[in-house]
Amino acid sequence: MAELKSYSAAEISLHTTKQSCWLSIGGKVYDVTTFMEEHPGGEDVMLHASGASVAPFSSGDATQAFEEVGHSSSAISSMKNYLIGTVEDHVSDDHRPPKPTATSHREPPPPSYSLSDYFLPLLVLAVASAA
Ligand code: HEM
Repeated sequence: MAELKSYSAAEISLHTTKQSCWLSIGGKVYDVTTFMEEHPGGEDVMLHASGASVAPFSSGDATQAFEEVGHSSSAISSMKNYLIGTVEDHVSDDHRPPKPTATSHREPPPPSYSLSDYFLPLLVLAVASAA
C-alpha cells in the first residue's frame, strides 16, 4: 500500500467548509467533502466535527464525536474510501502516556510453601502405612 501523506493540524483545520471538509479521526485524515450530502447523520455534524472553531474539538479532531455516535461496522469500513492521510505528530489513544514499566514488568509472586504443605501429606502417608 502506498504511504499515506501526513498533514499538520494547521492544514487540516483549513478544510472545514462544504467545499472542502476534512475530518481527523483516530490519527487519520478523511476528506468527506463528497460524502457529506449522503451522510445519514447530516452534513452539519461533519462540518462541526471538522471545525477548528468548535470548542470541544478545537484541534479539529473528530474522533470523540465519531465514536460517541456508535457508528456501525459498515460505516467504519466505508471510512477507507475517504482516507487521504495521517495526522502529523498524532498522539494515539487520547494522549495515553508511555507504557508504565512498573505494570508491564510485574513479576509473578514467588511460590510459597508452608510447613503444613509437606507435613499434611506425610501425616496421611504415615497413617495409611500404619493402618
Ligand atoms: C468518515 C467519517 C464518517 C462516516 C463514513 C460516517 C458514516 C455514517 C453512516 C454510514 C451512518 C449510518 C448509521 C451507521 O451505519 O452507523 C452514520 C450515522 C451518523 N453519523 Fe456518521 N459518519 C462519519 C463521521 C461522522 C462524524 C464525525 C459525526 C459527528 C458527530 C457523525 C455523526 C453521525 C450521526 C449523528 C449519525 C446518526 C444518524 C441517525 O441515526 O439518525 N458521523 N454515519
